[in-house]
Amino acid sequence: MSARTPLMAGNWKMNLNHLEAIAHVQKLAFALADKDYEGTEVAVLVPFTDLRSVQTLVDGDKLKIKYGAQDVSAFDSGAYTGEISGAMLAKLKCTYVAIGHSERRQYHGETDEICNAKVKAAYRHGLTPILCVGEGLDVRKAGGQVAHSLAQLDGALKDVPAEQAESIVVAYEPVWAIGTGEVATPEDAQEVCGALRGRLAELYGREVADKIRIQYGGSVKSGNIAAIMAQPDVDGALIGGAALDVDDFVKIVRFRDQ
Ligand SMILES: O=C(CO)COP(=O)(O)O
Repeated sequence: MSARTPLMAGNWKMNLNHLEAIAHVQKLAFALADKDYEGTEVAVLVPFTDLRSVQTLVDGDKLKIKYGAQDVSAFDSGAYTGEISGAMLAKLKCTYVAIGHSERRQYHGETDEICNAKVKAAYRHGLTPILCVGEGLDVRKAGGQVAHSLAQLDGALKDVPAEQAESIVVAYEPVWAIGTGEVATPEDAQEVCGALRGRLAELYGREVADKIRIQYGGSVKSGNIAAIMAQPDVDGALIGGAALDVDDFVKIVRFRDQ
């Protein structure tokens, strides 16, 4: 086990309104014991409209759950209708922001250049990016998963200095495993996560690469988390569907007991 603290982050996607969010985080906080946070960081990435409610709850009850957003604008302010800036997320005391999730790349045309601009925007405002990379089924079938994921990493980190990059979280999410029930094998996850760390070492040096947390995401459940977490370069998970089920999410946080 490495010195990196695993990060279990629930990506709620477009689920749970602000009232449901309060109930969900309350249930989660009640289910988690102090010792659950000792060796594991727990976070939820919620819809923008939930953030203020989650902040109020976390602040008011002094919860140890971290929270963040699922996207951020590449711009800081101005005439960008519908966008949310890093400054706005920072004001809501977000810790994390997901960048380049495959659903944003696929449905919102986000390129590596856009992801790069968003990573820089996150750092300008003191937010920690959770940068998502991962290949689709066609690329996987052609054996191109490593090259594809490394190219996305390179693109998103262009001109990002080591002092910033050392705090980034990278999430390897093979698109074919998202929401499909089709989970990558632990060896599949390790192959790409290990290659990502290797590239981070080339870009920033071994010491920085060893600090960076790399998550796996894609049909993670309580039943498969332990085997995935046993891989040397996997430092947590980005969890979609199972994060909407408090019991399952708590079991994932307690992966050491599975
Ligand atoms: O996209 C994901 C997390 O960001 C994974 O989603 P599922 O866990 O529902 O497969």
